[in-house]
Order: sequence, then structure tokens, then C-alpha cells
Amino acid sequence: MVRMIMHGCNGKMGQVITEICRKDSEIEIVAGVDPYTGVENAYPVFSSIEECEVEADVVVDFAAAGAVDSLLDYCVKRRLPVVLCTTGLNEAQLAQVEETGRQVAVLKSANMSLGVNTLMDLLKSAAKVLATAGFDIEIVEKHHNQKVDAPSGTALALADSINEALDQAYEYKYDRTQERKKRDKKEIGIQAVRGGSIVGEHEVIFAGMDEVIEMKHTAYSKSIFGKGAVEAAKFLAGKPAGRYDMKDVIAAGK
Ligand SMILES: NC(=O)c1ccc[n+]([C@@H]2O[C@H](COP(=O)([O-])OP(=O)(O)OC[C@H]3O[C@@H](n4cnc5c(N)ncnc54)[C@H](O)[C@@H]3O)[C@@H](O)[C@H]2O)c1
Ligand SMILES: O=C(O)C1=N[C@H](C(=O)O)CCC1
Repeated sequence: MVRMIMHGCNGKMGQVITEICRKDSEIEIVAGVDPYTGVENAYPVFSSIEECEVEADVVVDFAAAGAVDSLLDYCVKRRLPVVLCTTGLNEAQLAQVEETGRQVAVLKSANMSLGVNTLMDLLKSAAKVLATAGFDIEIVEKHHNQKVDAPSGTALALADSINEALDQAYEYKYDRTQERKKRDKKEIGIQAVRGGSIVGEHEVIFAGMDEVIEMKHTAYSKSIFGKGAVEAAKFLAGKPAGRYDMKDVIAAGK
């Protein structure tokens, strides 16, 4: 049985994962952390990570970017593997993630779904052919009106995946309103739409002369992220220090 701490337990994803774990005999949430108190849980909840002294094998995090620094410090101090799913981290935090990965097991992924992680691989081969043929690359992402970060972590991860296949030669363009000039060939445009209850849509557009290829992932429920996070937690518990991602979980057949 894997013992898990749910960081951000009273949020939307925290509650989706609480329900998934309730029905899974291989994993148990032994404690939660959340400053918001308006939710009843079957496990003890602490208002900050430092207060939690419950024995555990892994932490799963879906909280807020501002909470990630203290979470990483805690995981190093307690030698706890961490599945990091919160998006919108700044450069200093991304550096701290790398440093933490030298001391404990860290699995960071902007999207825990099988579909998006498969799309990342498909994009690499498509980009190599299409960018060489002069196709322009644009990404449009759509999310619900409660999302605070933009563009989504997934849109950035998709762009990174494409850029890796193209020898890191592309710049990301988030805003075209401040200049009057044609798009550069070596750029990936990234646009964010926010509205209603859209769970998550990511569309990658390869636009060439007289033809367009669109590769799109649509999330119809948050449970796809929750299932991926729970499988990642089972995978990561007991792993040595290092940086892991969802491809490792998928490859392990989880
Ligand atoms: N990687 C993925 O697959 C994936 C999928 C969905 C959401 N996310 C990301 O996960 C994060 C949370 O998403 P959500 O929809 O559940 O948001 P949410 O706002 O519904 O929930 C976040 C919860 O974190 C809590 N929180 C705030 N500060 C905290 C702290 N210091 N310690 C512990 N908890 C704290 C909030 O009170 C809230 O209950 C976002 O960054 C989102 O982009 C990632
Ligand atoms: O609902 C969110 O917030 C999501 N955030 C992740 C992102 O920023 O990519 C994954 C999709 C849902």
C-alpha cells in the first residue's frame, strides 16, 4: 500500500484524486494539505506542509505556484518523492525543481493524461518534416475561467517538445499586438483562451502553403489528470533521487 500526502487536497484536482484513491486498494491518502477548510475529508488536513508530520511514501501536488518552494524544501528535508503537477512555475522555481531532483525523486509534468503525453511524441516527428518544409507552427489552448496561469503548462510543454525536435531553434511568441511585422519563420505562436468550464483543449496548427495540419487534444473530464497522477505516485514511491516524467510511468506500463 502506497501512503500519499495530497498537497492542495481541497481544490478541484485534490478532490478528484481523493475520490480515485478512495476506490483504489493500492494507495491511501494519509494526509492532506490545504489552507482552505470548507471541505470534509476522511484523512487529516493541515493548513501548511510544514505542519504535516504524518509518515508517507510520496507527495502529490496540485496546488498553487506560490506553494511550490516550501513543498520542495519539505520533500528534501523528509526525503519524500514528489509528483509535481502545479503549473505556472517561474524560472527560479524551475531551477529549484532541478536541484530537488538531485536529492529526491521528482516527477514534474504539466499534463498527466496519456493523450497529451502521446501527442508530444507525435508532434516531434510531425515537426521535423513540416518545419523543414516551411510550415508555420501555432498553438491555441482553451481552459476554464478559474485558471490563473497562461499560457497553460501543457501548451508550453508541447512547444518544448516541438522545439526539442527542431534543435531549440524556435522562439515562443505570446503577443502580436505590440508590433506591426510579419511573423518570423522561427517562432511558435502560443495563444490562451479562458471561459466557462472548458476542462482543457490544446490544438497545434502546422500551417503550410495551401494546406494545414491540426493536431488536437481535448480533455472531457479532470479524471484523466487524476488517474495519471495516482499512477505516477505509485510509480515514484521508493524510487531513487532523479528527474522523472509521465513517459517513465507510461513506459513502466502503469
Ligand atoms: N499537471 C496536470 O495534469 C494538471 C491538471 C490540472 C491542473 N493542474 C494544475 O494544478 C494546479 C491546481 O489546479 P486545480 O484546478 O485543482 O486548482 P484549485 O484552485 O481548484 O485548487 C488548488 C488548491 O490548492 C490550495 N492551496 C493554495 N495554496 C496552498 C498551499 N500553500 N498549500 C497547499 N494547498 C494550497 C487551494 O486552497 C486550493 O484548494 C494548477 O496549477 C493547475 O494548472 C495540472
Ligand atoms: O485546469 C487546469 O488548470 C489545467 N492545467 C494544466 C495546464 O496548465 O496545462 C493541465 C490542464 C488543466
